Amino acid sequence: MSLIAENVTYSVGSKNLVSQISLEVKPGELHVLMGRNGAGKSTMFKLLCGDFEPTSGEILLNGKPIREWKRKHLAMTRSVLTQDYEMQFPFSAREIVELGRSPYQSTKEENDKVIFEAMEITNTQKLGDRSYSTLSGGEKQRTQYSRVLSQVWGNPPKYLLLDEPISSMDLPNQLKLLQVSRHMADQGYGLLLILHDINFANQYADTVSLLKEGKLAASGKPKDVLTEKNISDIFGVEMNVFDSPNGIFILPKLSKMEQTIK
Ligand SMILES: Nc1ncnc2c1ncn2[C@@H]1O[C@H](COP(=O)(O)OP(=O)(O)OP(=O)(O)O)[C@@H](O)[C@H]1O
Repeated sequence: MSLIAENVTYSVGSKNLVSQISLEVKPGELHVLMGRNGAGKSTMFKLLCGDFEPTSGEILLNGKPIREWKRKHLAMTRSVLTQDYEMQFPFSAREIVELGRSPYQSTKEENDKVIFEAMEITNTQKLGDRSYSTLSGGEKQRTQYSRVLSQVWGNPPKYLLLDEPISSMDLPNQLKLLQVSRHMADQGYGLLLILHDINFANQYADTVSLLKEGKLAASGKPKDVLTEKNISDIFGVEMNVFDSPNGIFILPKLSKMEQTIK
């Protein structure tokens, strides 16, 4: 049981957007994918979702190639939060969350219960009757997070794939959503998150995978992967990695504009 990329390459014309990447998202684990802009994170994400078919290699979901999964069963096993969360239709926030229930033939009571719980955990209950289009960027992101939760609510192991899920959120909501993600992993879900914040990745992830120019440059426990050398090699910035009783934390070596970005 897991979501596995097996030696996956994805090419457009003669260009490999990702090359020979193998990684695993395990139930009970929070896996963070990082790398510079253009490193291939979104491409890898779409491959793992089953939206892109690899040029070579295979994506396996619970042992079966993802391309062989029926759409409905796939939707009931893994849900996906992309960065594209604008909607053109006049839905309420609650109706957006309800969309996550469309693969199921549950009773209204069951659906209402799941929708309630999925909105409760992201603190979006009070937005339920609001028109989705009038919500702020962070409120829309929290509502969409509830939608993906409602899609795979109950009976883990299931998978949540989240592309920059906290990018529009303020600090309290970022922490809340990362804690919810951690909680879901602890409940037995497999989570893949694309994040840009190295300290959040360090604090919440079980596994961090770093992409560089379409290749997997490092993968493993945060403290083994988020080293000064890897950060310098992969992001081209010089950072200090400090040890503290609460684990490592990472800060730029220079606080001003003196640092040259490679
Ligand atoms: N259809 C395409 N044809 C050619 N190049 C593409 C195509 N789609 C993406 N790319 C390029 O592939 C590279 C990887 O893109 P991808 O979106 O996976 O990067 P990313 O790591 O998610 O970046 P970001 O952090 O900016 O979102 C980029 O250089 C991008 O310009």
